[in-house]
Amino acid sequence: METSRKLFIRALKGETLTRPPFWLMRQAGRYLPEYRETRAHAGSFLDLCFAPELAVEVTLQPLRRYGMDAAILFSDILVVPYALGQKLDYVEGEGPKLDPIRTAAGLGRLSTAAFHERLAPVYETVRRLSTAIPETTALIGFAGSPWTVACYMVEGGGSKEYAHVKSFAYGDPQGFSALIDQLVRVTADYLSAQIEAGAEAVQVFDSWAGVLPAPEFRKWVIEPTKRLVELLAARHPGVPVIGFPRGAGPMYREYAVETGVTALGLDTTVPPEWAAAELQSVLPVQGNLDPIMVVAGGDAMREAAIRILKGFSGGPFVFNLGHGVVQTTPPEHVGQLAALVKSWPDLSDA
Ligand SMILES: Cc1c2[nH]c(c1CCC(=O)O)Cc1[nH]c(c(CCC(=O)O)c1C)Cc1[nH]c(c(CCC(=O)O)c1C)Cc1[nH]c(c(C)c1CCC(=O)O)C2
Repeated sequence: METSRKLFIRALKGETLTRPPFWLMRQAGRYLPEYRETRAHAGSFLDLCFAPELAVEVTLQPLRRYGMDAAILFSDILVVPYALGQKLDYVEGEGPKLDPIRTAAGLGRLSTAAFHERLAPVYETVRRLSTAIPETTALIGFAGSPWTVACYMVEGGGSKEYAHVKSFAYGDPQGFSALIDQLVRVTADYLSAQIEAGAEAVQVFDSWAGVLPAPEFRKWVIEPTKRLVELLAARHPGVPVIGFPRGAGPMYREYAVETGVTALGLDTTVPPEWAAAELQSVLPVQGNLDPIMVVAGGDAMREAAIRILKGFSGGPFVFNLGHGVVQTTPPEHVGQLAALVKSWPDLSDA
């Protein structure tokens, strides 16, 4: 088999590389002045997600500065409920607001009739990116996991306790399954369309995987992810799927073994020494620098990054953060981090 010229793809195929590829979750965004500039011209955040020319531009912005080994499509996980007809607004300073669906009866409000039509601009962005990015850069498509997207659909936005979605899932598991099953199917279709448009790997963001007890984690995180991965593998064999069950803790191991994902995104709390032995021995891993280390910068950032680079140097690894870049991150700290990873393991010019 021909080896890819793209470090990111080689790592996901299981190769142990001397210098790991890197990209950063939420690498495009408000910490960059050029993003804020483009965003000001776009109107709403959803307008930006659905304007291919602008979405391509903001995807490329971090690559121009830092030369990441992968570009991630600029969009949002909540375009899926939007495409199913759920009302969605991004309220400045408050985050996303949806018209909540709290019971099985509310599922009648969802429809797949306009699904791909509403998401067509996203596919167009992927198509344009596949030729716009450098030859050695890989293109990542993404979606939220069924569980995490359901969290937003049921809560109507972010939440501290996730009480509504848990009450629905625990109190009416059959009704809640109808929502999860629909999300498995449409998410498979959505990711499949991104792959057909040129995405070379996909990441499934499960930001709220960590709020569930073990039995419910198996039922609402592992099982649906496994079905999603099976649907994708049947249509696109060999296209890597990165699963990111943030906060999974000890359940990371079961997720890694059971879901069939190609690679595993690790959150900030996962110790590299443990993960190298228990997870990286099974599949390639990605992560997991605390995004706040990049806000702090200096020796703290450098030492934390080196600990991670060393910890995962014995197996297939993609350097990343353990969660998304935050808005207060100084862009020059990202530059210093990029220089460090790119010069690894020779630190003389970092
Ligand atoms: C839970 C979640 C969402 N969206 C996403 C997740 C999973 C990862 C995570 O846990 O952070 C994923 C996401 N959102 C965005 C991307 C773009 C690609 C990237 O650069 O990584 C990706 C991969 C853009 C965005 N998505 C959002 C912005 C900010 C919007 C703006 O510019 O005003 C961006 C750049 C809005 C958004 N979108 C979402 C929230 C909670 C918010 C508000 C919080 C915030 O503003 O940071 C839902």
